[in-house]
Amino acid sequence: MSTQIDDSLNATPNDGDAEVDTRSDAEFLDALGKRVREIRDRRGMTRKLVAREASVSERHLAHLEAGEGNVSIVLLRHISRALDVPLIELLAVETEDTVERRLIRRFLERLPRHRLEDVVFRLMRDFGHEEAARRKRIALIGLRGAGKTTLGKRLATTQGVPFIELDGEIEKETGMPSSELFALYGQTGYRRIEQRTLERVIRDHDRAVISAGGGVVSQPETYDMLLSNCLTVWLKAQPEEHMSRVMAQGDLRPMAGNDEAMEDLKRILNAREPLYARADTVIDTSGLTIDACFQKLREIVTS
Ligand SMILES: Nc1ncnc2c1ncn2[C@@H]1O[C@H](COP(=O)(O)OP(=O)(O)OP(=O)(O)O)[C@@H](O)[C@H]1O
Ligand SMILES: O=C(O)C1=C[C@@H](O)[C@@H](O)[C@H](O)C1
Ligand SMILES: [Mg+2]
Repeated sequence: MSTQIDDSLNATPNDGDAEVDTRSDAEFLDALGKRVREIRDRRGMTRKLVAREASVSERHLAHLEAGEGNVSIVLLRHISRALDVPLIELLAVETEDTVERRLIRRFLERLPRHRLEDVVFRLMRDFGHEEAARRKRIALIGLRGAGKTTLGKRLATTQGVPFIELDGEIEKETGMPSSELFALYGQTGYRRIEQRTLERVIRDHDRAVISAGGGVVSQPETYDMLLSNCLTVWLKAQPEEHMSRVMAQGDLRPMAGNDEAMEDLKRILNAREPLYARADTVIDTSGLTIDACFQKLREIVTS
């Protein structure tokens, strides 16, 4: 006897649903391509670099990112490794949230209003001391030229706490300059070392001002660790300001040999913005002097 399930298994592409299926496949490929592109941008990796690390042609990767063509699962696995994300994360194109967050949200949504005060009280009692400890470490995040080092050093001096440059700690720990680490171990390797280094810095310092590398937000485990152990401040600026500040420091690399540097910078900032926005607070440094930014930072950490 033929059941409904049997019938659906026997369905041929000529059946009525075929058009709908084709459309949803196209939508899936489109979302997959966008996801790959988004993760690549957050990591600040060029298409050329990912293609090289995944052993695929740049053209093939461009097709995938454009949602064109049906990429093989093995190729997608190579790409996920190059981007250092689990393959499942590329495929789960619609599920950004964690199970825990969804559960908590659902729980709170169903709770009668008059119980909320009690929940807040209990959370404060159980987790309040952790929150107080967290606020003693200040982490500054943002793209290159945001002002992390300039403002971070000044804040640390004022507060009489150590100033820690995470990229510098990585260099000390490995005895190698960042550029060499990137060349040797790639983005993936560097992010792993960064995660270990941050773990150590947090363990060793109850109080500190930490300047994290611009790319720290692209590694979820590391960024979650930073957010849950530090009061995190995003120093925001316009792409043009990031570029001009870095260049004014005499670093001409952003422009040298890369005509699309400004476009790259805008894309990276755009891709990372939702991540930077997870910080506890943001200082929009656009058009402000360093002194004015510092004033805002002091108000935030002393409030
Ligand atoms: N609000 C600001 N207005 C103008 N210039 C600024 C401002 N903040 C920082 N700068 C200048 O921009 C340059 C870069 O600042 P800084 O080195 O502190 O940035 P950073 O976030 O540490 O960058 P990187 O990620 O490259 O280490 C410095 O020359 C600094 O004086
Ligand atoms: O913005 C980025 O992607 C990076 C910034 C640097 O601080 C380093 O963390 C690294 O060079 C990557
Ligand atoms: Mg710096």
